[in-house]
Amino acid sequence: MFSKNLNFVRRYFVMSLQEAKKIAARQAVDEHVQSGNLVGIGSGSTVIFAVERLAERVKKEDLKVQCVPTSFQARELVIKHQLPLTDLNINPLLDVCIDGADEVDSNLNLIKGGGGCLLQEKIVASCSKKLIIIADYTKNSSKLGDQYKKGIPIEVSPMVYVPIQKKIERLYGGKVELRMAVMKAGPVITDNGNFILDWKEFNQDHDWKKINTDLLLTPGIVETGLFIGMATKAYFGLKDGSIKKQE
Ligand SMILES: O=C[C@H](O)[C@H](O)[C@H](O)COP(=O)(O)O
Repeated sequence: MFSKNLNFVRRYFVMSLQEAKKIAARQAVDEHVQSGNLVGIGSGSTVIFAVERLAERVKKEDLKVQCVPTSFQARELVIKHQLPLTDLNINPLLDVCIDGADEVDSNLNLIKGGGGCLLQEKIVASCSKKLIIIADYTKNSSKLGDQYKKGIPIEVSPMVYVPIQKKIERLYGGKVELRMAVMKAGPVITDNGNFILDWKEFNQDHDWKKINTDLLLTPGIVETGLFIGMATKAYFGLKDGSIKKQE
């Protein structure tokens, strides 16, 4: 009876993006965080719901966690919810990192960095036993570039952004743009004092693992928003209120 009613509600109720993010985030936190865990806290709008759920569980279940944030935003979020903060130099290996993504392909490869936090996100994910991705249904795609049109973010040293822009366009095609700030005249400056280039209109059939490795060998490229072979599992909140899991 209950499941019949639930299916009825699902059929007629289209979830908002916010609600889709929320259900994915809450379920991921419930299934992947246990008491005693060291937790990497990703950045972006979906992670807000994960931190809210963590804080709820700390109050209700007396869950013990320590958090490593991946950005200024994530740190503020952790502080706001009065969760204990730690860092990678005190705790070099985390149990789990929970983070959002701009796009997730069918092999669990990701584009991240829409909010400019890719460098610290990749560092924290690389020091975590599991990277759990939480997202709404618009992030789920078969090939990178199918859904997300804002480009692949690349964090670069300010002194060399033009040569890198030109090099990527020459070697791989597409268009590489310097990300500009909205409320300031000038470029976006990351939490690490760098610029962001967004690589758009790229060929979707690239070998992303190779491209990522090649880009990272370029002096001045600090990090890319290509997270290849890093994610353990993704949770997508769907329009009908259900959750799709991909691993
Ligand atoms: O730099 C930002 C991060 O990579 C975010 O995790 C990503 O942009 C997804 O953000 P949101 O959850 O707001 O869609």
